[in-house]
Amino acid sequence: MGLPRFKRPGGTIESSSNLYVANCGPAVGLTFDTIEAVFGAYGPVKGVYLADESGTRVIVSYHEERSAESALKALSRRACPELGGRSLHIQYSVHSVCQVAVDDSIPVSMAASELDIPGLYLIHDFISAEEEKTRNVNANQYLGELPSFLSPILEKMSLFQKLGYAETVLLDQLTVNEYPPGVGLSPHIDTHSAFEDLIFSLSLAGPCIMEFRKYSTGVWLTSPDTLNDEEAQNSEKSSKFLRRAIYLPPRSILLLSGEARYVWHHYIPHHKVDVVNDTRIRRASRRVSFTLRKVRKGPCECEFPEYCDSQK
Ligand SMILES: O=C(O)CCC(=O)C(=O)O
Ligand SMILES: [Fe+2]
Repeated sequence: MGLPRFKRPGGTIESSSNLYVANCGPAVGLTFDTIEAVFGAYGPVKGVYLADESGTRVIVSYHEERSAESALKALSRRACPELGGRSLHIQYSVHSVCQVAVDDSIPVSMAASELDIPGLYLIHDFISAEEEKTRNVNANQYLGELPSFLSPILEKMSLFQKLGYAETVLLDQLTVNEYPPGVGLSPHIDTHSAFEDLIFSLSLAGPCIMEFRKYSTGVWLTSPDTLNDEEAQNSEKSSKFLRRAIYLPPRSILLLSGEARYVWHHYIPHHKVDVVNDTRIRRASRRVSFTLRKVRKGPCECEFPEYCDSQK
């Protein structure tokens, strides 16, 4: 399955049955069903699609131009009560140039060792189902030390110490992320100057597919999502970027270190349906992740200066 190909409006389109809707999408907490329901009030909706990888811009496609016209008039730049008071920025869009393709799937590995990314480790069932359920966050915990609900997890980190990662004892920062179904995470490298070498991510509740991209220049040059399938494959061949994907089941822990942490962008595609080795899997459950890191005090002195904000 591919997404219809739409062009961002250039300001000259006077009418179309497709609307480009900004400030709207799964990344701002609006599901496709909600968006379809709101726009459906102005005529039958053919589909709602992501306009790009941000998760904050969508294309609403109608069967008829007059529906798009009514929706644009009624909804653009007005606080919309059905969308929690959010104000949408709407323009006409034409069916033409490629945007995000959700079917540009690549083989999804179950084991980090298959990915050939130095410094990447995945341990399945790092915590038990029992531990996953019983650890709750207490918002009153004193900020400064990591909260005590993490103690059993930190104790298990001794496993990584045996692998030669003694610094796990020093972790002092926890980020809790919640991903409703369909919501992903944009591509990034965690800032070198902000955090030390080891970055752990514990997956809870639902699974996800995490993807990795390595760019030879260190920067996110052309968005590969604007390439068509053939160009995407060719760009992998001509090594503009390398791309890998791994399945992260609940209760697993992922370690990004070395090259995996400093050089590869990591992200979670904004998809409602993941394609895992030819099987389409609807993302049904929300995912929660605990990212554990150590705040860096001095500049980063990694071996990858071209990717490093401390060494530029
Ligand atoms: O949710 C995750 O597993 C990763 C989160 C992440 O990459 C981050 O917070 O920097
Ligand atoms: Fe990250």
